[in-house]
Amino acid sequence: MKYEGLDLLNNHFLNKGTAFTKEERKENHIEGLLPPFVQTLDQQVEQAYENYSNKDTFLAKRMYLMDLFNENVTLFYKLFSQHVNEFMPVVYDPTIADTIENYSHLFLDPQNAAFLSIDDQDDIEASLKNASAGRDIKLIVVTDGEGILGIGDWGVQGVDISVGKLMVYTAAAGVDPKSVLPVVLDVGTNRKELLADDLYMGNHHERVTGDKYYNFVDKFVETAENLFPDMYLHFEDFGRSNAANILNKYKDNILTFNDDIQGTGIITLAGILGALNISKEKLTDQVYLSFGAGTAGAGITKRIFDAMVEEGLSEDEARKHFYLVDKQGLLFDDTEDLTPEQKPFTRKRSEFANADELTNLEAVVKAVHPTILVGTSTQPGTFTEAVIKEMSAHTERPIIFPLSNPTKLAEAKAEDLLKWTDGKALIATGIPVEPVEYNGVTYHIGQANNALVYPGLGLGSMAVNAKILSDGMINKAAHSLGGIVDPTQPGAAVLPPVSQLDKFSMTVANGVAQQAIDEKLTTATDAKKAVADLKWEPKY
Ligand SMILES: NC(=O)c1ccc[n+]([C@@H]2O[C@H](COP(=O)([O-])OP(=O)(O)OC[C@H]3O[C@@H](n4cnc5c(N)ncnc54)[C@H](O)[C@@H]3O)[C@@H](O)[C@H]2O)c1
Ligand SMILES: O=C(O)C[C@H](O)C(=O)O
Ligand SMILES: [Mn+2]
Repeated sequence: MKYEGLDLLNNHFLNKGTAFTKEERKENHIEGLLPPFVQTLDQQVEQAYENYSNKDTFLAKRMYLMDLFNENVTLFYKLFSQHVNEFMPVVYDPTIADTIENYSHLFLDPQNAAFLSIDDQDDIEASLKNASAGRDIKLIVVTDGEGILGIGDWGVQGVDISVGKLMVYTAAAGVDPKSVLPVVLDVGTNRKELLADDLYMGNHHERVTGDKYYNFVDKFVETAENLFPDMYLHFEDFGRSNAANILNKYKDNILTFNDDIQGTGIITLAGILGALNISKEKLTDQVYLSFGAGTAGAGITKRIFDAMVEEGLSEDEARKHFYLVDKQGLLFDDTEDLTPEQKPFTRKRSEFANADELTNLEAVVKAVHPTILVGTSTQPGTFTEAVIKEMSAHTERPIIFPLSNPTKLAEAKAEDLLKWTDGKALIATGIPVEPVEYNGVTYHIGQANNALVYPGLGLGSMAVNAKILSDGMINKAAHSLGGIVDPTQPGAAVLPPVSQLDKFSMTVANGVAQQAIDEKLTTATDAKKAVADLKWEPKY
């Protein structure tokens, strides 16, 4: 189909706006529909950046950028690629949390998403076809909106997380925006304020659960697989009781990925390896405490555990290095309401003289002397001065990662952690943080956010059309982020800076694609060529 006239200007994949040349304007019947002066892409970028910079708030900036995306995808990504560091917190986390909470009231445009309702299951195929509009879809990010970041259940409004994650895929790794599709599964919401809001745009009923829910997910996966056989299927922000079940169901059969479990596991392992590179300690000497042992907490724990086993510990030896703390306190084998993912890492009460007192973080830190403390609890401020001072009394370079998002939910602020540990803490946060000055040293704070790794992982997997995403590929991604930061610099970060996201996404992609080849999960033979061939660039 050839687009002409207003149809061309209204197609955001094809629109060049004022950059259409005189010849193109004549040929496509858009002469007179634009101001006469023909701009270059760089001039358009300059003009758009000026407009962006004049907006006062992150939310206003984000709304402007979304409008720009809806107008002209090439211009949007060219601009994004030139300001990755500045735009990430606006296009993505934490500002995305505001637009999710207010989605039904801010709504202007569905941004090419597919909205699938559990009440209209016969429409799944038609909806996916309509939304893809003949495009060859290679990547879907799907959410059911139940566990958005740490802000919980936002029903259909969670669609913005699918949209935002996909934008990062393109900005970071050059995934062709024409090949992606954001999807939301609307199974209802348990958030009373949404159900009571006349303007709420999703299904006005409580979440459907059990077999009906899983059958709906199944039907979506099957239909999407049939329509888009080469697709990489990324699950995002499902609730704690479903995320791991869904991953376990599909991971050995199709090319699929759970960002909160696997992506977070990879980036946190990479951050810990970066920290150990600074402290010159061994992973197998660490004592690991997970504060918050839900989807992300348990996913990370498993990844670090696997890494210890790879470094030579037996499974039984490795397990002794881990402690999980959730709402109930330290998790014991007789604790009620354990999830299947928590069970392998529980402890025995007989290990402690004061087991019954280990119901809060400070008591547990006192009892087990962790060297690594990772927060995925959604509980702000819980890494208190007392907790951190107790931890650092027993370890020279405490590794402390408050990972809960968005900003308002972080377990601690980097500057406090540095102050309380006299600059000794090796820190990574879930959201971007400015460098911190302390005692004459500038401390760069790594961002342990899965966005640093899922784009490269996806690009590499898609480039070779791997059959599945294997543990080996995941492991390769985690080990690809080393060697970028100079660990001998005072105040060095434990992870590479977001400003180099596009560069290290390629390292991750190449490594992952090569690993798929080595594991015979693909018919491709040349990883670098496959990755380079798939990579898209914003240009006319
Ligand atoms: N930085 C990253 O890349 C990244 C990735 C994924 C998730 N996260 C963040 O991690 C947090 C958790 O996400 P999730 O998907 O695992 O959610 P989840 O709901 O699956 O897990 C949260 C866990 O915290 C526990 N919890 C609640 N209150 C607690 C308390 N007072 N003490 C101890 N534990 C408590 C819950 O019981 C649950 O097990 C969110 O804030 C999310 O933004 C960050
Ligand atoms: O979206 C993010 O910023 C990271 C992560 O997937 C989360 O759920 O918090
Ligand atoms: Mn997430």
